[in-house]
Amino acid sequence: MNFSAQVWNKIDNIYNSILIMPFVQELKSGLLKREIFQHYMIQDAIYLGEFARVLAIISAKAPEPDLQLQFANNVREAIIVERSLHENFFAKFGITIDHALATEPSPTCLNYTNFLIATAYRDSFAVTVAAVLPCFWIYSEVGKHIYQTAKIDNNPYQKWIETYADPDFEASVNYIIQVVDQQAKIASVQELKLMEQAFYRASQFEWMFWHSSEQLETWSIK
Ligand SMILES: Cc1ncc(CN)c(N)n1
Repeated sequence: MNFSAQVWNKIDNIYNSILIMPFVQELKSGLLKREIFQHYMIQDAIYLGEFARVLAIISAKAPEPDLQLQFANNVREAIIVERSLHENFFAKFGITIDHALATEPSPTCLNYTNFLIATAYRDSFAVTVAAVLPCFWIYSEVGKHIYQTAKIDNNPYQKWIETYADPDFEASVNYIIQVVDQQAKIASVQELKLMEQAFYRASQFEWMFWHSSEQLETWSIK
């Protein structure tokens, strides 16, 4: 069994918990509260800004030029698509750029992005790619799952659902899965363990990120 299939099996509990989260269920029905989605959108814009830095470090660490280029192009596309999604929702949900820029990262957002940045600076290319894989893969699976059963007509979150259920997004996810599997084949036992841990930790953060928006999470002391 490929490394990716093995680690996906290990996060089965997390993935299934994500599917039944109120956030995901309500995206599907279109009934998600506006203020929860606004919280999520602003935090996600902060997250993606940091995520882009992590991807740039991955590209810089790539062991061969083709991989460096392909990876950079692939992830660049993913960032552009998500940015346009945010612009669309900022306008639709009355979020101003000034408000978004003045908002601090929530504890969960900061924790997740710091984890990714620390991994990118400290660990190998292989471990870092394993750490960002859940970000792509879980969204693609959740997007496809919601798309199959969602109420699409008059659903204010339709564009979100379509973005992550898009076959182009799935293609970029498949590319990253393939890169992770190639790296796993040549990794030492110790590095494989780190790859597995990074994948699991990032998956936990994916659940926590949605949960933090359900809670409208802020800092408990200012
Ligand atoms: C927190 C988070 N994780 C993943 C994705 C999808 N790339 C996202 N937009 N935000």
